[in-house]
Amino acid sequence: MNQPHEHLPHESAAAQAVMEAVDLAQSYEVSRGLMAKSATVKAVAGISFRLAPRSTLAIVGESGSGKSTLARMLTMIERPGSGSLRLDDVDVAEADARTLRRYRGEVQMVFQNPYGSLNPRQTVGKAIEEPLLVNTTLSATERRERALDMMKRVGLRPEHHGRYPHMFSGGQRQRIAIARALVLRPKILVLDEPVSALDVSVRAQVLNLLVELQESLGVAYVFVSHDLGVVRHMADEVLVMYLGRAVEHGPREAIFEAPKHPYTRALLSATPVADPEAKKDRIVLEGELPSPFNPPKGCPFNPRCPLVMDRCRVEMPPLEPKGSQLVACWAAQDTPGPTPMRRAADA
Ligand SMILES: Nc1ncnc2c1ncn2[C@@H]1O[C@H](COP(=O)(O)OP(=O)(O)OP(=O)(O)O)[C@@H](O)[C@H]1O
Repeated sequence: MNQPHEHLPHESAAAQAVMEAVDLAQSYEVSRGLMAKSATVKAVAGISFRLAPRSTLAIVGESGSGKSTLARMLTMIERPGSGSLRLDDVDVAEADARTLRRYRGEVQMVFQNPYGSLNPRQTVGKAIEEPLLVNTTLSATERRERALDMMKRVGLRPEHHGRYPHMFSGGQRQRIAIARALVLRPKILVLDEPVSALDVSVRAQVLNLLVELQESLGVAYVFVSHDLGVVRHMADEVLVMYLGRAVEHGPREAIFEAPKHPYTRALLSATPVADPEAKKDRIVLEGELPSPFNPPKGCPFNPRCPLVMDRCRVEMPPLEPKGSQLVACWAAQDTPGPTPMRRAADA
């Protein structure tokens, strides 16, 4: 484990957390054909964070950076390979079946594709009531009342109760999935790319709905996205992942106003901005995410980094406080502003 238990510089030691992850990691053995030896992929290589109640932590990175694997561990769809995961001071990483059942009621997930998560032969009402049927002793009337209440909160009408998922648009279907995930009143919702499959025109509506629901229900979100632009207005904290590791983690303002890791800056460059001045500083990310079977030596970002130095090719930078965020970069400076993006060769 090469990442220390991270605490943001602005956090007090006693800060309350509804969820706390320490050094969560997951590796997979992957067969490479009949003749070849199997290989190990480190999908997540030590992620730590504390999630404050009613807050949103965004997990951002390219496809293959380990976001979905992390989301599956946070919801205990998959047990962590190592590390601890605490909900209200109970470590669930090694929990027995009974504790796990309770945990699953408290931490729910919304997937990218609401088609896949909804049974086409089940009415919307039954889909939303199902978690209540499985996890509570409520009567049929009470379950129906709860489902109708949650449908109203997500912007669905009572007559939608008896209809089937195929009768709804993508945005409405995601509202149904959100209602189903919230009907047990979980403390935490893990949202894995919840608007990526939706038309651009309905994305903002669903994001606004999530903000409203957080305020009215007091739920905390872990919001997984490949797009920093999507989380810009709703994240309280942002954790940027690269090849299974956290490369930068901090409050939203620090990540958007003074990003320090060159990878964060490249991701920001790829998001549309209203201010054309900001484009002057555009960083185009060259090359692809390296194979997780054979990660580069030293800093995993070094083959694509405009600031690469000799040290980066041999030594992994630790995730450490720089300004008001945590950054894993030998070139990032401990100053309030962004890391200057000149090539090392120009220095
Ligand atoms: N069950 C699995 N078996 C083998 N390898 C896996 C498994 N799940 C994920 N991986 C590998 O782990 C790495 C991280 O994958 P993951 O899906 O978590 O990334 P991601 O950032 O969520 O990407 P995407 O947005 O494409 O889902 C990838 O190299 C992937 O191939």
